[in-house]
Formats: sequence, C-alpha cells, structure tokens
Amino acid sequence: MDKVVILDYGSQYTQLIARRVREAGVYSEIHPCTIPAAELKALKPAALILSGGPASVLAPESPGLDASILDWGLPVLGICYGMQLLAHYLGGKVHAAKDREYGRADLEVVSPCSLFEGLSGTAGKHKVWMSHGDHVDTPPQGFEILARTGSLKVAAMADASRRLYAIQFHPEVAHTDDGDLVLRNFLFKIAGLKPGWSMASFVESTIKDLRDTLGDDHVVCGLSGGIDSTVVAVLLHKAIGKRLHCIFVDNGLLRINEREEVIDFLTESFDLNLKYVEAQELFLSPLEGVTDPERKRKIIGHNFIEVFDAEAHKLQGVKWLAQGTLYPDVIESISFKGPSAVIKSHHNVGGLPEKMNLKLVEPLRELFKDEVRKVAYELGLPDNIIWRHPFPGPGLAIRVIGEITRERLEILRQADKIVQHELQASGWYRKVWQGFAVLLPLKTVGVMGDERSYESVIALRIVDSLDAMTADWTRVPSEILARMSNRIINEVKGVNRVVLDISSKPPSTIEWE
Ligand SMILES: Nc1ncnc2c1ncn2[C@@H]1O[C@H](COP(=O)(O)OP(=O)(O)OP(=O)(O)O)[C@@H](O)[C@H]1O
Ligand SMILES: O=c1[nH]c(=O)c2[nH+]cn([C@@H]3O[C@H](COP(=O)(O)O)[C@@H](O)[C@H]3O)c2[nH]1
Ligand SMILES: NC(=O)CC[C@H](N)C(=O)O
Ligand SMILES: [Mg+2]
Repeated sequence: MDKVVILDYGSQYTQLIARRVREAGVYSEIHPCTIPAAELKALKPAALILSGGPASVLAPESPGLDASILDWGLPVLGICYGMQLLAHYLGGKVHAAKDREYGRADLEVVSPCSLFEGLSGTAGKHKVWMSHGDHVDTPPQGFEILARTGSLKVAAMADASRRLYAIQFHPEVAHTDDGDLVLRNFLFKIAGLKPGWSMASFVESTIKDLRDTLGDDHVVCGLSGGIDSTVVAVLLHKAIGKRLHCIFVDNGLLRINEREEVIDFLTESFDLNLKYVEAQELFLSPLEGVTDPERKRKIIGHNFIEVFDAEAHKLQGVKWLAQGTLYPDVIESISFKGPSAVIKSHHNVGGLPEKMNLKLVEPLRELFKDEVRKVAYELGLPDNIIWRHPFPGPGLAIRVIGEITRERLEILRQADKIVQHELQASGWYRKVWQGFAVLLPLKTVGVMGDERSYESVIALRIVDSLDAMTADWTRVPSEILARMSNRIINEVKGVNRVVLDISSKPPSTIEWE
C-alpha cells in the first residue's frame, strides 16, 4: 500500500497534514526531519511532504534537508517552511521580511497546473491561510511560479518535470478553502497514488505487521480498560493469540470502583490472558511529598515500567511491551519527530526510563483518538468502551494538585464520582470529550450550618475536543453544574467550594498538571 511520509519540521499542524492525507484514503506517517536518508529510504515512501516549522532556513542552526533525497524521483510537496527549504537548498532565494503574514490571503493562480485543478473561488482568487515571516523571492532554477498573492510574488512554485511542488500557504488547516483538494491533487494527480487506505485496511495491515514483527515472541500489554489499550490488546490478540499477556495495574491512583469495573468488563467481553497487579504502595510511597507535575509523571512512568518488567520476568522470555500510545502523547512528551517543544511528559512516552529491557510495540502511535474510535468500531468493540472518556495513566495523581496523600485522593474520588454520575444521568457524558474533578491545593472559608468551615476547593473540568490537541470548555447547562456543585459540597467531606475551569487548550491544557 502507498505510504506518504511527512517530514516534521516542528509545525503545530504536522499532525493535521497526516490526518488529511489519511482522510483522502492514503496511509501517512510522520517522521522527524532529522531522519537519516537511509532510514527514510527503508520506509519506502511513495511521496514526501515537508511540513512547516518555527525556524528560519536563513538561521545557522535551522533544520535542514538532505538534498540527495530529492534525486530519488519521489514526488515532494513542501509546505511553508518546507517550501522555503526547497528554495534554499536548490539555489533559489529566501528573504526574511520584517512583518509576519498571519491569517487570510487571496491566492491567485498564475500558471494553471494540476495542483490547483478544481479550486473554487471568485474572480480567480482563492482563500488560503498563511503563517510565515520568511518568503521565497526567487524560485530555484527549473521552477515555475504557480501562484501569487497581493503581498507574495511566489506563493507556490513547482518543477513539474521532477514532481517537486511547494506552497507557502497551509492546505491542511480548515481556514484554507479547498485545502483538502490541493492535497488530493498532489496525492492523486501529481504523485499518482491510489486511495485504498481505510480504518478497515488499517486493522488488517496492523495485524499482519504485528505477526511479522513479533513472530513467536510473547508480549506483555499494559491494559487500563481505556479505549487505546483495549484496541491494542484486541489487535494483538488477533495477531498472536495466547502469547499476549495483559496486565492491569492498580497504581492507587484509580477512580472509585475502577479496578473491579475494568476487570469485570474485560473478563466478560474478551478472552484475554489478563493479570491484575496490585501496586498501590509501589506508586504512592515515592510520590509522597512530591508536588512538581513533571516529577510526578516521571515517577509514575518509571513505576509502570518496573511493574511490566517484573511481570515479563516472571513469564520468562518476554521481549515486548505493548502500550496504547497515541500521537498526541508523543508530540507533547518529547521532541520526538521534529524540533517541537516538550509540553508535558505523558507517563507512557516522556515518563519512560532511559534504559528499558523491553522493546516497545505501539501500533496506534501514529493515530489520533477519533481515529482509534473508528478502529474500535471496525473491531466491533462495545459502545461503552468506544465512548469512554480518556483517563490518563498517571490518574488522579495529576488531578490532586500539590501533594498526593491517600486522604486527598479519597476526597477527589468522591467528588469525581459525582461529576461522572451527573454527566451520565443528564446525557452529557457522550456529548463531551472528557469531564472530571480536580482537587486544588487551597483552602477557603465557608459557612456550613452556622459554623465556619475552612476546606478544600474542587474545580470542574469539562471539555470538548476532537483529538486532544486543541480543546474548549464545554458550555454545560448551568442546572447540571449547579447539581454537581451542590452535591459535591454536601456529600464530600473536606470540600466547601466548587469552581468551573473556563479555559481552552491552547493556551491551557486539558489536565491541570
Ligand atoms: N492502570 C494501568 N494498567 C496498565 N497499563 C496502563 C494503565 N494505565 C495506563 N496504562 C498504559 O498506558 C497507556 C497510555 O494510557 P492512556 O490513558 O493514554 O490510554 P488508555 O488508558 O488505553 O486510553 P484512554 O486514553 O482512553 O484512557 C495505555 O494505553 C496502557 O498501555
Ligand atoms: O495516558 C496518559 N498519560 C499521561 O501522562 C497523560 N497526560 C494527559 N493525558 C491525557 O491526554 C489528553 C491531553 O491532555 P493535556 O491537554 O492535559 O495534555 C487528555 O485526554 C489527558 O487526560 C494523558 N494520558
Ligand atoms: N509556518 C511556517 O512553516 C513558517 C516558516 C518560517 N518559520 C517562517 O516564518 O516563514
Ligand atoms: Mg487511560
């Protein structure tokens, strides 16, 4: 099957390019722009896309391009920084302007070409979205200018004979009209690829890849009952059957009754080797007195691996650890694929120890949650798992802000139970991406039964999102919020105030730590 490789130069939109390509029915993978040419070749890409990025090609240390790649005869599309790179490395001229161009621009096609075939627009102008400071002044030799805007002489350029195309605007964002058509034109008209990829074919090819990679090996799989790890376990089960050993860890940071519910559900629904490991002490004691979010995450990440290692050791001969890691876990955790910033260390990526005995197998690493939900649907998983809200591996540790004690965990458990219950009872659970309670490291004064109280604050965090990369706070009807607040203050000992988090991501994040 055709595969498009996207080289990531650190753009916020790289993952959007990958999605758009997959939505067009072509499999795509993101790789770091620093990937050596030989490794890139081994991936057997059918086409390359160079993403945008925050750097300037004119700056001395900026991420570069091994120009020999352009001699392989692959069709290439450079977007924004990617376009500037092509210009810079092939002998064109890039210029740093003082003013950034950010937002809408009107693209005027000056040389009809297959890349822009079928674009709508009025009076020859097409609405596109720009986000750059540098621009190409002079295209390299052999390149033709395809389009301009009011302020840009070279808004798109190509050497059609070598199938090298470049655009300054971002076709992947929703604000560009017909951006998906530009990408499809590149994939189908220029690169000559065939659409054939779908979630169903993903399932099929992943199972085959897992069989090929794992051979007769045994695998341990961290299974939390969340959708990501459940999908991974089901895929692996189909690939290697009883050589899969699933491990559910009670790290003492789970919600009320979660352990019992998850184990019952998994045992009833699937015929998996499932082992439950009690590790409350292992996780809670090193967390004592720890308040720094990144330290919490690293401790938890290390402990998970310790548990998985020990279980693998008991089983003997296990070489692999399977996890339900998704793309957003990766991009936020480490500068893995390109020069992007570390936001937080997801326990299963950035929280991992440097030296690991087990090799990782993470078949969902390229996907977003909504894509995983489609995979789950293809696999025939039940609705309650497909629509289960995400629950982070570090669990309540990153929702008890400040110090983690058993007492504070219990307060949060009681408050969270009410939030979950009210979301379910009102029918809002399915309408939101994630809803939960957060315990703040703060006491405030209240008056309860004519007496002064001085107790903790619970924040409600309820958000809408598509893929966890961006999110907005959900406008839940005030009666429901009132019921949550009222019940939490009345029923949870130790809480006398409830507040609502009304921040979006970015600039905030979904979790508080
Ligand atoms: N309690 C746990 N026991 C075993 N493995 C776990 C546990 N919590 C998390 N993991 C591992 O860490 C991975 C990442 O956690 P994450 O919460 O992102 O995924 P999930 O729990 O499978 O799905 P969701 O994001 O919907 O909660 C999981 O896929 C799983 O492999
Ligand atoms: O398994 C996980 N391990 C983690 O360390 C982790 N941190 C955040 N999350 C979940 O990821 C999504 C995005 O969260 P943030 O906006 O807080 O980064 C949200 O759905 C979060 O619940 C995690 N999941
Ligand atoms: N979005 C981008 O790729 C921007 C490219 C480059 N950093 C510029 O400002 O022009
Ligand atoms: Mg989870």
